[in-house]
Amino acid sequence: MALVSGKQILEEAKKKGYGVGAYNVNNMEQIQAIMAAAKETQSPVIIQASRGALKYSNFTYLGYLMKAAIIENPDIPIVMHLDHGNSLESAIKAIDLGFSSVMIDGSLLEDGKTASTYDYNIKVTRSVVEYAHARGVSVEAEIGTLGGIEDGVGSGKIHLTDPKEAERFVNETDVDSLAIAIGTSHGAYKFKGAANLAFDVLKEIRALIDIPIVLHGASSVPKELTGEVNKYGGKMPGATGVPMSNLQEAIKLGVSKINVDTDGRLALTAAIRKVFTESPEKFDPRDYLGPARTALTNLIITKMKDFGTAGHARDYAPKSLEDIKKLYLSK
Ligand SMILES: O=C(CO)COP(=O)(O)O
Ligand SMILES: O=C[C@H](O)COP(=O)(O)O
Ligand SMILES: [Zn+2]
Ligand SMILES: [Zn+2]
Repeated sequence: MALVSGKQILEEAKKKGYGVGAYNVNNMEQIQAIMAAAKETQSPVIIQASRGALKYSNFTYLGYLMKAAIIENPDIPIVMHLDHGNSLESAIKAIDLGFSSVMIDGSLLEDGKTASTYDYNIKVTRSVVEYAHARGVSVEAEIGTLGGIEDGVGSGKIHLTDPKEAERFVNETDVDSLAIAIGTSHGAYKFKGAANLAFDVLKEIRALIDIPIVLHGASSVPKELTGEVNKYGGKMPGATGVPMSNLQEAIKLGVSKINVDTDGRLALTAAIRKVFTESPEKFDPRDYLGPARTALTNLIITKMKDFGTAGHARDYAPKSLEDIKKLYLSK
């Protein structure tokens, strides 16, 4: 079986200095596309489902599709990761489904919107770490709030990760990886002008903590994709993302996990819009979901090469969840 923990894949990536993309999935075609790209480029891979994605699929549907990816790809190290868990309950639900890694985003309250306090974050993160580690499952936490630097650091809306606070947080929670805020945000509208990331903050954090660092909101929103969407009737004026060169710089400075959802959505949407525009007589879902799947595969192949993940699938013998559990319990 190719299921591995988040800790295993990310520690390996950190040691070798490459990035691993964590790609969001909602359906079969997305999972197949990502796995086809991983196989083609021989990359370890993280497939992640958000709370919303799990709920949309009534949990088991998406959980079992993700497991199918593991059965189909015995030679590829795969992490099944919960993206943006918001409570111990959400983590337990994912772990019960067989996930090997969970995020607890305690930087926000359970509503997923309101910024929390440091103490709240510590408490909820610790509860997830205790439950997850006893079962061999890795935990990603988050400190700081996402948002563009232009949106006003310190305005209450966003705040970049405080390196000293990050150091304390890691020591107090025993998490396996940490998502930080350095100016990225979720979605297709990240920057008002040019991309602006706080690399100095990233450097400081890297110097103070020793676990893998995670970057959310890392889609590049390439002009070719939004151009295609707009060309075929979409409306996404002014969409911007994080240029690949900035992501490569971030990887160099110590980011190991790179979260990508928006770019995948754009690739699917562009391909589907194209079919609908060029072949309005088509109505078989395979006629538009098939090309969408191919477009997503190609996008992820490029990312796997650009992040440096390509070729690293066989670097290590994946451990079983049982072995990983022993590792945590012997600490
Ligand atoms: O961070 C993400 C998922 O957790 C996705 O970010 P993007 O919206 O930039 O793809
Ligand atoms: O972090 C956000 C991810 O892009 C997942 O988005 P979602 O909650 O709409 O599934
Ligand atoms: Zn967050
Ligand atoms: Zn995110």
